[in-house]
This record gives sequence, structure tokens and C-alpha cells, in this order.
Amino acid sequence: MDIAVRPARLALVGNPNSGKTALFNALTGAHQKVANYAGVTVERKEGLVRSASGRTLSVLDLPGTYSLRARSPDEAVTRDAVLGRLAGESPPDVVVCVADATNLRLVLRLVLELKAVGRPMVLALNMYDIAQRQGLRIDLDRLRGALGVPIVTTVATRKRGIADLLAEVETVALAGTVLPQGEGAWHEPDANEIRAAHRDAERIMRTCVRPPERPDTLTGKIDTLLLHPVAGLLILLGLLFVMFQAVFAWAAPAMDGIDAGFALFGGVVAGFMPDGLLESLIVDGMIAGVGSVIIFLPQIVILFAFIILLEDFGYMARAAFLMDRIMGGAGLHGRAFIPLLSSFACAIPGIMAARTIDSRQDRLTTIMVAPLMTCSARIPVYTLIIAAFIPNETVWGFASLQGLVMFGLYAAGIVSALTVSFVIRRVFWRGQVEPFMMELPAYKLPDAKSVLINLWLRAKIFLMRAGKIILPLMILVWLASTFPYPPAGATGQPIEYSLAGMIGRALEPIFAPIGFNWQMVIALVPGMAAREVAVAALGTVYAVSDAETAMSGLAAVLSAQWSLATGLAFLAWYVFAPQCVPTLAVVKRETNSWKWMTIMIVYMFGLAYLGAFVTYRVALALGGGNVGG
Ligand SMILES: Nc1nc2c(ncn2[C@@H]2O[C@H](COP(=O)(O)OP(=O)(O)OP(=O)(O)O)[C@@H](O)[C@H]2O)c(=O)[nH]1
Ligand SMILES: [Mg+2]
Repeated sequence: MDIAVRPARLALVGNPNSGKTALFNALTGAHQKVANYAGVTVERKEGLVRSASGRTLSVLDLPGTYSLRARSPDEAVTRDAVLGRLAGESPPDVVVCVADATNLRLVLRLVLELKAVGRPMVLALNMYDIAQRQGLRIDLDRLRGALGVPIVTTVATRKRGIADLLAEVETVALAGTVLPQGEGAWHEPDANEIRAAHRDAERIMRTCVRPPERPDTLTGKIDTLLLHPVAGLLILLGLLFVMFQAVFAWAAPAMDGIDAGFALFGGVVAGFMPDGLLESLIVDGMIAGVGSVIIFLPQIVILFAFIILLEDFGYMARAAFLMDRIMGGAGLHGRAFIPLLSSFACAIPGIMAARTIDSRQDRLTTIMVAPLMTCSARIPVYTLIIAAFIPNETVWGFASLQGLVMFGLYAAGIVSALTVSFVIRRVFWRGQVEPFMMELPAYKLPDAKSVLINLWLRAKIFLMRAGKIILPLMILVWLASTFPYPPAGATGQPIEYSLAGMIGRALEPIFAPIGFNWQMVIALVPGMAAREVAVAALGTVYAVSDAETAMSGLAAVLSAQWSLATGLAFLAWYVFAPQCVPTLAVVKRETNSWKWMTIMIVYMFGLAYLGAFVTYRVALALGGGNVGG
């Protein structure tokens, strides 16, 4: 192996939730997602690190696995990477096995398997801080002897032990491999070999690790309450309730600030520019359009602050455990919880996270319902319509009505996901759902820095979307709603004669039964590329984006122009419609079939139309048909 020519490659392999990604971030300075539950990483990620001696090493982060006998698609990624079976990739020069030091029993079998593969290897005992705090006594020298591999202790989140680890990696890398090339040395172990490995692991545990004198029972104590079948579920509901209340209550001042900022900015720019087309494009199309989406940043940050904190405490794995019975009843695998939870951010990572589910049927069911979870791109649409039609009142003396409606919209997404998966089970396959077996991590105090980094990543994704997707789309919307000009002597609004107006009018008959007018139809079209563009597009269509009136102005215009029934129907449409083409593309890629993508499009549009229709008709019947009332 010639290290001078190409960087030596080290691969991080280990059980789920052992801190591989945290170690990867500590080594490479990357900001990959870490969270206190298993199955976060589902793809290989590569980065570079420079060692103390100035050598560049390439680091590979891999999905967690308990064994090389891969069961799910993400575990197969790890196995293939270790064995050098990935197309165009040689096996890693050094395997760094990342162990949760507080849970050594689980990793020892993997260590023994990896040793059999024969690549040079280093064992990193991560989470060593927690092991020490728990009073766990690990005899490192004896463990080194028993396993025959170098061992370093690390605390990935505090970047402790990183230099030692790198030094150890360099030593074994330089020592070179005299061992057989990966693949040949490894085979699927048979039952006898598995039993033998199990015995070896138990023996090593007995000789090298002594349990703490006073075992850590804090986690156990908290769990008797939080995992209680009734109290636990109530606490979960309570947490979600507080979360949505906070989204509305706490974000308001920041949103007003952003609103005013963009209005001011638009006004200043307008003052410097001559009146005309260019001014309209920049001020009404671009500044107001992007501003009407960015204003939702505070709400998204608050929502994710809750989610990230709950993840890092270790609560989310408990939530999955609590939900397992309900989800199982609906035909969903317990492991579907994490993918569905990720879908609250965006369905795309959620659909990818379904790779941790090994049974193909369970995985497909999860993928098919993931887009029903309320992704963050829906927040702008929901909030706008809620602000326009739901009075800002307090009910029962303490709850904000607007927050309650938001809670209801999220609940509608969850309930429909459970219902659809129930139906999928009946229609496509009937087999048993596999029982849930997720490790419950120990509770941990979140690491402030890593919470902030995760939060910043979410905010960045949102802002990048505003720049990369929404800005260009808004320019298109502006063009389509400005040209062609109205003919001489036309009496209506200019937009009625534009291309967008024509499209809206052409599609209007399809949407009239569910209470949508042609302006709404125009907004739906660019909303296919990214849901939140509908908000900005409505602003353009209703021409409210003068410098003085941004978001609050739009809500006022909508409440004057739509009936309550129409507003509610629009919300119902947004709960179900398979909007955002990128999600559909990912479904095609992950299922590797057009069939499932088509099924998704058909069923979701069907539900959206039905949901909006029923909502509209019921609201009309209850007297919600007055425009401007
Ligand atoms: N106290 C402490 N926490 C750690 C340490 N290393 C990681 N963590 C935390 O452990 C949790 C899991 O870390 P990840 O890096 O996501 O684990 P992973 O092995 O990549 O997990 P998967 O990708 O799901 O297989 C996170 O909450 C980390 O912040 C450590 O050394 N000490
Ligand atoms: Mg990871």
C-alpha cells in the first residue's frame, strides 16, 4: 500500500448510535447529522483529515450495523464497504470499529467478525465519558490482549482522543496488510460459528469489564414514567401540544421583524429605481416573493429546536417505542417511526431513512405514507391560511386557537398516514408486521454545540431553498403573470390576460367543485416544485406585494377574497396533495419502480381532491360560504 500516492482510507464501522457520525464530524470537521437513536446515517459519507504527521487520510462514515450479516439495505452498504464490494472502491486500509463503551457486549461480536475479514483495525471505545461517569471499569490492557487489536478511548462530542486515534490508525496503516484481501476471508457464519462467537464475546466481557458498583438506574427510573402505556402517551401528546403552541406564540416577534425588514428593503430598493418593469420584477417578484417565504424561518427554527432537543435527550427512541403498538395496529413496522419523524422536516430524508427497515413490504409501506407527514415546506402555507381565517383567540383559557388548528393539521397528516398504511396492508400484502426491536439509548444531556449546529443546518437548508428554488420560481411566476400584456381597452386586472391567468382559467373547472378559484390554481402550479412557493405565488397573483404590505397584507387580502370554506379546503388539499416533484423522484429512486411512484401520485391526488371536496361542502353547509365574512 502506497500511502504517498493516495490517501489511506479508514472506515468507521460500529453498532447503530455508537457515535460514528459524531466521530466522523470530529475528525473531518463536517456537520453530518447526529441524533440519539439508531439508524440516522443511511448512506456512506466521505471526508478528509490531516494527521499530526501531515498525512492526509480519507474517512468513511457508514450506517450502523450489529453484524456483517446485513439484514437491511443500509447495513448492506456497510458490509459492502468493509469487504470492498462497492463498485470502483477498494476495501478500506484501516477499519475503525466504533464502540459504545457503555454497551460493549453488543459490539464484541462485530469486532470478532471484522477481525476475521482481516483488514488492519483499531477499536475506538467511544462515549468513554459516560462509561466513566457510570463507574464502568474496563480493563483496557486485558481487552487489547483478548482482542488483539489496538484500542483508544474517545469522546467524539468533545473531540477527546482524536489525536490518539489518528496516531494509532497511521501506525497500523503503515504496518501494511499481510492479511488476506477482504472478501475471501469472510463468509456468512453458520449457526455454530455464531454460537462460538457469542461465547467468545461473553468470556471477554467477563474478564475485561466490571459493571459499576452502583448501576445507573436514572434512565430506568425515568423510563418507568415515560414508557408507561397511558401516562407515557399522555406525556408525548402534551409535548407535541406545547411544541405547536410554541411555534405560534414564540415566533411572532421575530416574524414581525423579518416582515418589516423585507418591506423596508423593498421600499428602499423601489425608491432608488425608476418605476417600471424592472422595478416590478425586483421589488414585487423577487424581494417580496423571497421575503414571504423567509418570514417562516422563526417557526421552523422553533419546531426543529424542539425536535433536535428531544432527539438528543434520547426521547425520540422512547416515542417510537410508545407508538409501536399504534403503528403496528396500522400495519407499520416500529422502525418506521424514525423515517416518519424525519418526514416532518422533509419527506426526502424520511424516505431514505426507510432503508433501515429490512422487510421490503414494511419498507414500501413506510415510503408510501412518509409524504403524508407534515413537512416543513407546508408550514408557510398552513400558517398563512391560519392567519387569514382562524381568529387569534385563546380557548379554554390557555391554548391559542391558531396553535390548535396547526396541531390538528399535523394530526390529520399522522392519522391519514396510519389509515393509508392500514389499507396498503389490506390491498397489497397481508403478512405479519415484524416485532419492534430498537435499542433504547441511555438518556443524555444534549450537547449545546451539536444542537446549535443541527439547528443551523436546518435553517440553512430552508434558506438555501429560498435562494435556489424559490427565487428562480418567483421570477418565472412574475414573468408568467406579467406577460402577455392585456389588450388595449381591457377592463380586468392585467394578470387575467397573462399566461398564468390563462393557465388558471383553463384548469379552474377541475378545481371549482372544491372551491378553488383561478388565482389559487395559478399558485398550485409552481407549488409542485416546492410547496411553499404557493405562498409567494399567491402574493404575486393578488398583487399585494407592494413594499408596505408583505405577509400580514396577504393574509388580509385572502380573508377578504376567499370564503372560510375555500380557505379550509385549501388547507385540506395541502395535507394530502403529492406536491413537490423531488419527493416523487426520490420515491422512484428508492423503490426502483415507476409503479410505486404512480400509485403514490394517484392516491395522494385522490385524497387531496376528496379531502378538499368534503371540507368545502361541509363548511358550505355549515354557513362558511360568505366571502369576506
Ligand atoms: N456523551 C457522549 N455522547 C456522544 C459521544 N459520541 C456520540 N455521542 C452522542 O451519541 C448520539 C449518537 O451519535 P451518532 O454520531 O449519531 O451515532 P452513529 O453511530 O452515527 O449512529 P447511526 O448513524 O444511527 O448508526 C448523539 O446524540 C451524540 O451526540 C461521546 O463520546 N460522548
Ligand atoms: Mg451516523
